[in-house]
Amino acid sequence: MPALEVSGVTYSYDGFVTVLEEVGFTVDAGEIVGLLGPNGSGKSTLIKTVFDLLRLQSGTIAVGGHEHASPAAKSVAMYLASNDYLPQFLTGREYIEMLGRLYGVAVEHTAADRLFETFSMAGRYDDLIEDYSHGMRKKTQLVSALLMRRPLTIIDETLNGIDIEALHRTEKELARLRAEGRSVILCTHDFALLERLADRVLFLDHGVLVTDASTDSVIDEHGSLSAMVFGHLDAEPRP
Ligand SMILES: Nc1ncnc2c1ncn2[C@@H]1O[C@H](COP(=O)(O)OP(=O)(O)OP(=O)(O)O)[C@@H](O)[C@H]1O
Repeated sequence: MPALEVSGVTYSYDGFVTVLEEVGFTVDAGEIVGLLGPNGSGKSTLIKTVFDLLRLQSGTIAVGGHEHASPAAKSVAMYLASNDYLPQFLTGREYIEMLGRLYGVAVEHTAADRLFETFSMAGRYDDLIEDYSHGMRKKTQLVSALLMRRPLTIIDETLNGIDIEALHRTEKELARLRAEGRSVILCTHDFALLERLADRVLFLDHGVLVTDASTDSVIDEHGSLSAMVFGHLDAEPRP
């Protein structure tokens, strides 16, 4: 059962300009997939459509085999947004507990507290999120995903802005999710990270999926992910 199946998704905010055009791809269980694309290429629109934050206008999306707008689909997937908005009036513990109740996960708070330590936030689990720095909020998002362990996690630029130690730890943890058969989509411009971690890459340009290929095959053909992306951008006339 694929973790995510997107087919024929077209989207327009205003009915005139098409922001996604017939986008289709599949993410298998146990795959880490990189989602690449210039600013404005439609990555966030695509992710918001998957999570039913934007109403689907055409095409189909299934999450873990469930119609994407159904409660079943929403319970198997988690979205880490690119912003650091978290409820300020909760402590880290209360926030993680709230997510656990939403997803039906019994949170092991000792493990959560240990993850806070691992991510250089020792002793801060019971502090108000209001007092967390930007980097701490991003790391709290990551810790929550590692505790919820959903079959599909989509991470939109959340890794930008965390320190190298946390990044190193996150890479290991994401590889563990994959080994457990869970899937991750990483939306990032960090080519080196994707070369280390991603099994496959999707490259979106002007709302069109121009590349859907294994990372190894892209590197074999172009030498590197960046060479593939920059080669495409140089070859295409830009508006
Ligand atoms: N709420 C909105 N109303 C109208 N147009 C929008 C809205 N949100 C995004 N757009 C437009 O849709 C297009 C795709 O935007 P989107 O945010 O999906 O791209 P992106 O690839 O995520 O960009 P970035 O890398 O900058 O986050 C852009 O032209 C953007 O201006």
